[in-house]
Amino acid sequence: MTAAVTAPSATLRAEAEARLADLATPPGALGRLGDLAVWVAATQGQVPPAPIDRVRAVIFAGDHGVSDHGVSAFPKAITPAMVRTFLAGRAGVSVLAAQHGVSVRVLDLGVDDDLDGVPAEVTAFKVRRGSGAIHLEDALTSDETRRAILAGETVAAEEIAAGAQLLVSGDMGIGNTTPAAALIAASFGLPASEVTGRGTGIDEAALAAKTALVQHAVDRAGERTADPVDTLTALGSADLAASAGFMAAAARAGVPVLLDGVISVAAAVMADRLAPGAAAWFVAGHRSTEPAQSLALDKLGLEPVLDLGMRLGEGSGAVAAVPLLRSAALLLSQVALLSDLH
Ligand SMILES: O=C(O)c1ccc[n+]([C@@H]2O[C@H](COP(=O)([O-])O)[C@@H](O)[C@H]2O)c1
Ligand SMILES: Cc1cc2nc[nH]c2cc1C
Repeated sequence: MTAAVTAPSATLRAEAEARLADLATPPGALGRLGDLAVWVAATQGQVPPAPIDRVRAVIFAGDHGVSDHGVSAFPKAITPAMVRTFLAGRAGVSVLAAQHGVSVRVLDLGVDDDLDGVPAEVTAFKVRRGSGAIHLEDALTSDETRRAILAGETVAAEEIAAGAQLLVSGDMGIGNTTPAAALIAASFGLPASEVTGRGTGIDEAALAAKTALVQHAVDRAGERTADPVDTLTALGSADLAASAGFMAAAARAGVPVLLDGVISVAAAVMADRLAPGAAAWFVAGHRSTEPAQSLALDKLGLEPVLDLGMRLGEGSGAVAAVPLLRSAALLLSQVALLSDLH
């Protein structure tokens, strides 16, 4: 579960950089698109890179005990309602994904609802109904954490077997910006005041209470934050642990992951702790308005592709960046080479 990860090939990266330098463009003229193209080629292990045709997004849904403690602008009944909306193809991410040919799969890891009538495959990996209120109790038992991580690993293996060239881990869960901030604070030793944000749009008073709650949760976890599985048990949730397992498994299998907002990035931080070096397989799709997301991306050494002021989650910011990654790969494969000009 904690095996280290082999980095994308340095040789292929060098080959991709050499090809980029030889494209019929002035040096550096493709800016970030050039960097992305090199990263895509190195993660694919081929220069020029193949077109990115098969992008698969998995939304890990779950509820959080903290949502009964004033941390969100919305009630937790929104979570199962949005699961049904993903299934109907009518959520924000659904529209972007349909436009960009990205498959979307939604899984209930810990929604506090039985989701009667939804297809059985949606609840097949359910760990529990709602995770613990992290300022008062552990989010999960250690057995639940392991089951959730394993669920994420299994789902990654399924998506890779189905041909995924690029994976997105999306999220849905009222209250989930709270455990996401706590995981990031605990992993990097940051104070709650730096990581806590407004999530779905809470006011100043609720932000102050949420910040105190996050600090309380991190303090309650104490020295257990030195271990990634214990950190997820104390401060995470079933959906966050599954997302971390999903990304760690993708990195171990050498399949790149496009990150979304603060929940996706918190899971990426945990994946990099579970599988050291995993972050080399991650690219940041966008910058969320949540402060913890920017702080964590900095720590992981990742620069977001887009900065649109989005804070939707669901994998939406990642999916919005897919066309740019596709363009990057095509530029490196299809632009003429300077050495061919005559
Ligand atoms: O992706 C983000 O950075 C992001 C920022 C704020 C809110 N969200 C979404 O809104 C919900 C969590 O917000 P909250 O205020 O209930 O913690 C959850 O369903 C997330 O997908 C997502
Ligand atoms: C309506 C709604 C949709 C969402 N999608 C992700 N988080 C969400 C939160 C709310 C409130």
